[in-house]
Amino acid sequence: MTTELVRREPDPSGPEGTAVLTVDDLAVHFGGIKAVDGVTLDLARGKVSGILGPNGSGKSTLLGAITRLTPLTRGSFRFEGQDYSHVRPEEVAKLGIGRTFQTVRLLDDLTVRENVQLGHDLIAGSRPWWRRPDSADREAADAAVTRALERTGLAGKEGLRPGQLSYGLQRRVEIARAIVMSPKLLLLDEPTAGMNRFEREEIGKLMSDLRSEGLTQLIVEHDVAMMVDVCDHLFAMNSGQLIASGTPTDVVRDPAVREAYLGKQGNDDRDS
Ligand SMILES: Nc1ncnc2c1ncn2[C@@H]1O[C@H](COP(=O)(O)OP(=O)(O)OP(=O)(O)O)[C@@H](O)[C@H]1O
Repeated sequence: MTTELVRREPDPSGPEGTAVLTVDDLAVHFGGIKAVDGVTLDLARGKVSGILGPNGSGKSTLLGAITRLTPLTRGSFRFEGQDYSHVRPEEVAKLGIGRTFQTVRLLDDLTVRENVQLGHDLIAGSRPWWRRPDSADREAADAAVTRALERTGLAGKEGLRPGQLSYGLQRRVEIARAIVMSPKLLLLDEPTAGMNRFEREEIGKLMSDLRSEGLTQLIVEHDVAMMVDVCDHLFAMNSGQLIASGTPTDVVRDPAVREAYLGKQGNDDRDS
């Protein structure tokens, strides 16, 4: 059986706040390790949601499962009401789910523009297999890449190679490569890891700008202060389970979150 996948444009197809993605009783076990164990959640359209949790609590595994890179032990997903629990990972981007990874994954021998173009080419694969790209396709691709570079503040850097950019800028290229696909949902795995304070603030601002454009986002991030500033909604995980869900201030004040996350991190600086 084939599943017909349709590329969607980023304009919201439903009212803000309705569920764009639903995760139902998700479990991912690696042998005896219950990396994710019975997580059920909805991601609200047009909002920025975040997942907090100490190291090893299952955040990255959850993102991996949502993008179908990590096989499920149990559970299901719906995106825009469509069950996609069994589609191949390469089809997830075509559904409208883009992502960045915990570590930078750029091709060093390609320019910034060419790296971003790769993201577009992934989606262009939804063109009928028998039709070569024509000049209109190429113009549309160029315009989409230029727009993604502008939205991420990379205009003027497109001819450089990743190795010539700061770490913060390399992460921006990854975000550009994800948003050039016009995702309806952008998943960001530790987007500010390894950045200095200025770079973290810049990335936080970029997320807020993308939210203003209506882009739904799910962020996994250890910088609690940034998550409280940027997110509309927070989930907290511990030992593979969801232990809290709510407004950022409610979640960081939740006693179970304090104990699981802030306690283990030995860092209670948001508690003042
Ligand atoms: N491929 C795998 N094989 C075996 N165990 C794994 C695998 N991937 C993750 N785990 C384990 O699953 C648990 C959850 O890991 P995961 O990376 O999802 O946590 P995390 O919350 O993202 O942690 P961090 O914040 O350190 O990135 C950990 O105990 C981890 O060691």
